[in-house]
Amino acid sequence: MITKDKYLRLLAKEYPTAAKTVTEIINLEAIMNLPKATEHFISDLHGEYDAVQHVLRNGSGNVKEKIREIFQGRLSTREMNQLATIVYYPEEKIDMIVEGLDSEDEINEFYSLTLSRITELCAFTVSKYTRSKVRKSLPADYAYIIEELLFKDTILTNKEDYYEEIIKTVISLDRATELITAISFVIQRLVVDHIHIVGDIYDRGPHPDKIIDIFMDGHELDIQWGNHDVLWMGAASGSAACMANVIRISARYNNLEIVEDAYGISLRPLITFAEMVYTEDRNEPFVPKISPEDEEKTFPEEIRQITKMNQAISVIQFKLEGEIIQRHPEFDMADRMVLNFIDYEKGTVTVDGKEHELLCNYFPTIDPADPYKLTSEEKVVVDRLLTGFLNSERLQKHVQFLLSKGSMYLTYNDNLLYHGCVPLNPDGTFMELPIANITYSGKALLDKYEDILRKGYLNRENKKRNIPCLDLIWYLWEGKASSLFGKDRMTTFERLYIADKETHIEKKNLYYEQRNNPEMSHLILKEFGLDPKKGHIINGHTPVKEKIGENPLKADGKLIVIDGGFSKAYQSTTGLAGYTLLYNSFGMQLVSHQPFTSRQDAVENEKDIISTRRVVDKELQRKTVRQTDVGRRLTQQVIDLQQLLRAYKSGDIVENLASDK
Ligand SMILES: O=P(O)(O)OC[C@H]1O[C@](O)(COP(=O)(O)O)[C@@H](O)[C@@H]1O
Ligand SMILES: [Mn+2]
Repeated sequence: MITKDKYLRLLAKEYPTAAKTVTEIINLEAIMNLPKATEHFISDLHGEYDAVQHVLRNGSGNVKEKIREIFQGRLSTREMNQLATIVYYPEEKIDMIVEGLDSEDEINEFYSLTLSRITELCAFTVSKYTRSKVRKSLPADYAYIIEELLFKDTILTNKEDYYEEIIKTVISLDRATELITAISFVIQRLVVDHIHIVGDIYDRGPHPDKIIDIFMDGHELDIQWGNHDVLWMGAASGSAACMANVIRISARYNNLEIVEDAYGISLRPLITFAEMVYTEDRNEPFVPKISPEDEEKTFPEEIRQITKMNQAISVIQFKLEGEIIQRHPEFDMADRMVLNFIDYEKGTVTVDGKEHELLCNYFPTIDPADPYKLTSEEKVVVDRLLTGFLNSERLQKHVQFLLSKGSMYLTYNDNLLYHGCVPLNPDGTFMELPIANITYSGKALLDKYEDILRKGYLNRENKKRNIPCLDLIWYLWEGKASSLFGKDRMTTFERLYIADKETHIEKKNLYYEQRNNPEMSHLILKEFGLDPKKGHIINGHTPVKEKIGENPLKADGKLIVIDGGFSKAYQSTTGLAGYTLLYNSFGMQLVSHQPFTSRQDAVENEKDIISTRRVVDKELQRKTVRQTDVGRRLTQQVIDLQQLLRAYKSGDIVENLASDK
């Protein structure tokens, strides 16, 4: 433990004089008086890169709102929409506009007007940040010019001329598009200060990797892992069962490119094996879902091949999962040992005491006497695929990013964020899980899960691989006490092999029934050390079916579910294309988005996808940085600096005046 005296002496190294200490106190006080920065919550992105990118570019409608605040009455709606589209897609939109103009003069006029409007918009957007923060967000190439434009002082008339001169010079040097683009990116970046991603970046949609790439590109953000993210993290940590699930889902959604092209993992062992062993076309349940856009681009032969791969990896998955279930009676998943319940001769399976005909009774790799045994070929396939996952540099980089920015849950400015739930027993108490002979529940269970994810990844090298950790990572995907899954069982087998929909039911944890009960939210907020009067719980994971009247705001707004279905596959049930939540100095607003058509439509027709905004909570007084977590840290720093100042005054610590020279 470092003593206070030692700490002050260390601090004195950074602030060696009373004058410097005072300056920093004033600086911190000024920051704390700024309006609270805007937080942006999104979840369940499911690989929908274009839609996510659009929402980030328009700051969930914040760009347009700011445009209206400044230009209402000065610009027509058309002009405002055009300006917004320039901010979202600067290069494409400018090209398009300039192409439609006839003369040099017209083009110059367009550039000049756009530069001055976009500068005004940018200055307004950054007005709530310190100059140092804005400076750090400027692109190196245009930092100087943008700074000059943003912080111009219009009181001085000659400064106005100076500013116009800059714009003219930029245009004459043919650099206007670049400058507008650079300013647009600053607006996009600063219109929302901090992004919270409440899980499920991966699976179903085509480009989760590209979404992670944008997130890696400098946004201030945090991630609460979702069940699908954890599945990929498990695969990248060396869990064969997680990997089999990842490949199965990618095959099912006709997205194997993510494994092969995005992450450079060869699927050749699986293709060869599937073609070699699954020689008969008895595989109806394994036909991939093909999106309407892909229909024309996909050859029938390709579909046939993916179907077989899906079938082969599904059976491998069931076998690998069976091994884990057998190793862990405490997981209480004996009912998931489905391969034991099949009558391979009759072609039936008995689930919950009822016999069902199998939709597909073709198991060339299963020995009915020992159904969970992998064949030697299956073993080779698993080993080779796993090596691919462990050696994929890009995947490893992405998973390291998820680990460095992510957590199982987050408490932030009085709110509690997690993807799924805090699992409850039927009597409303926290559900427990024994891990290495210690029983965990509530917050302690989530902390333990996080610890396991990190340890599992650390020990991914073959020989030291931590199997108990990897088994638990898989458990997080589909175990009943998983805070990411939140259901009693995952019926993948039944969904594939049995027609009777009764068997497909996955019963949701009591948590979901209780979401409208404010008492549950209070109990959970308290468990995580938060004040139930102030905080909210923010979840993703379960698509909110607005279409049939479901409300994303639950328990009088204490619990907010923001999974509105970015995932195209779920939009028909939700009737929407996702929610985002904004929390700024005025309060919290929930934004619902209409389906995103295409980037081209957004650029050409200036289509925005926001539909409605509704207020969740309104601050009685505008919130400042002082009232946030950052404010609490800065307040402590001010207290420390004041102590240092007193130590300088009393002579307990001597100023280093030479440091000024
Ligand atoms: O829609 P699909 O591809 O059949 O997937 C259904 C499966 O996905 C899950 O809903 C989990 O994924 P989500 O986290 O997206 O809900 C399982 O509970 C279910 O078995
Ligand atoms: Mn989920």
